[in-house]
Amino acid sequence: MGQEQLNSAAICADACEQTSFAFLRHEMPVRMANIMKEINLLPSPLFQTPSVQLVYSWFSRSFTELLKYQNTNENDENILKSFTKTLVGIRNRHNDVVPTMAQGVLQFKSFGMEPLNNQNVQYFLDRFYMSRISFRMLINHHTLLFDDSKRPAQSRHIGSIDPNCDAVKIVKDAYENSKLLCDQFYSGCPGLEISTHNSQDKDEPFGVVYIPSHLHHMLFELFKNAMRATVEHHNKRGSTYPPLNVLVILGKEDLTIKISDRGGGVPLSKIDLLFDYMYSTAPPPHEHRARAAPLAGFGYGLPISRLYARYFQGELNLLSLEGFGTDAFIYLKALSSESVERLPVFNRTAFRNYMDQPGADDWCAPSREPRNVGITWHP
Ligand SMILES: O=S(=O)(c1ccc(O)cc1O)N1Cc2ccccc2C1
Repeated sequence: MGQEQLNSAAICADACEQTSFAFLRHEMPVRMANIMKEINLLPSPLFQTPSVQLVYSWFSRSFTELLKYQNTNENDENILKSFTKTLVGIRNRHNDVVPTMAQGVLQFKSFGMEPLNNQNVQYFLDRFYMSRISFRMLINHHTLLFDDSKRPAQSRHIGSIDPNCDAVKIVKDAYENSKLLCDQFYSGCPGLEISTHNSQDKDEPFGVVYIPSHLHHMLFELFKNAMRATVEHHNKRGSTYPPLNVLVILGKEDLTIKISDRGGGVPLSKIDLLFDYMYSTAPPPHEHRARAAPLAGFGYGLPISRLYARYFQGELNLLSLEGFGTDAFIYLKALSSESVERLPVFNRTAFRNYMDQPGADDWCAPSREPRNVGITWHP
């Protein structure tokens, strides 16, 4: 690249950084304010827990720090560098939000469960963790683009985005990472069989515009579950386990990844519980179980993985065949034009979700008691 091109690239980078700065100094506080309004609407016993109070204090402090940049000069190099440093500080401050909120939910659970509370907590945490995914994506993207110490050399990635993300490669990486844990704890691991199909251009390799770390997070979670299920279901040590079958399919609208295991599955009635934060929040394992399976527990892994899929308009589903195994599906948008952020916004609808009591169930099951309903049976 000649000097002239280098100069124009430097000018563009400055202009891009100023544009990103001007966008983020407005957008970040707005998104924080929206979710802080919802934290304030939580059931009082949950809002008053030390954990939620601590998380709220982190948001308040971060919000105040960002407001300082409202009327600053985006052409001032020092302002731009200070802003990036502030973003890094905010990311670090909020590193432990997930376990801290889980502690708050645990404290709240000890007050006794009510269906309404459960419904409220599920609604809030889905929105709260989705907003956290969006904050960290914006911060990572900005710092990877403009924090010179973070800019990877010669990467074709644009910030945190890979314009040609190879889903098959990430499937293999996530499998290997999960296999390390499985081998460590179970001294064995099911194999991997991958098949791909490109319905748009037969036998051609394909990629998708996506954030590799998000896809890896989802796949790693699903492989941990599938491996644990397979090993525990076929619990003869040293036995060969049925392999995990993965399909990676490119359609016109969707890129779909299916992970099929033969881990015995779960009943349909239990599937929703795997995504339930209140159900999944359990006390930490006892000391003597400190070696608790690294794949153990479901925790928040599945609900948060589903949020990563939904963040860019995708989805994550589980279809289980009780007694046989489970198929886990990740749907991504194949077209970048459709991969727009899905963000919680605080409005009247959101407010009503925290305030209104749920109405009577509008579905019923016939009574089991025989009733004299005037119809006689003539066999
Ligand atoms: O619920 S599951 O069907 C299951 C859930 C999610 C997933 O990604 C894969 C799965 O297979 N499954 C998890 C698990 C763990 C220990 C013992 C038995 C099972 C069964």
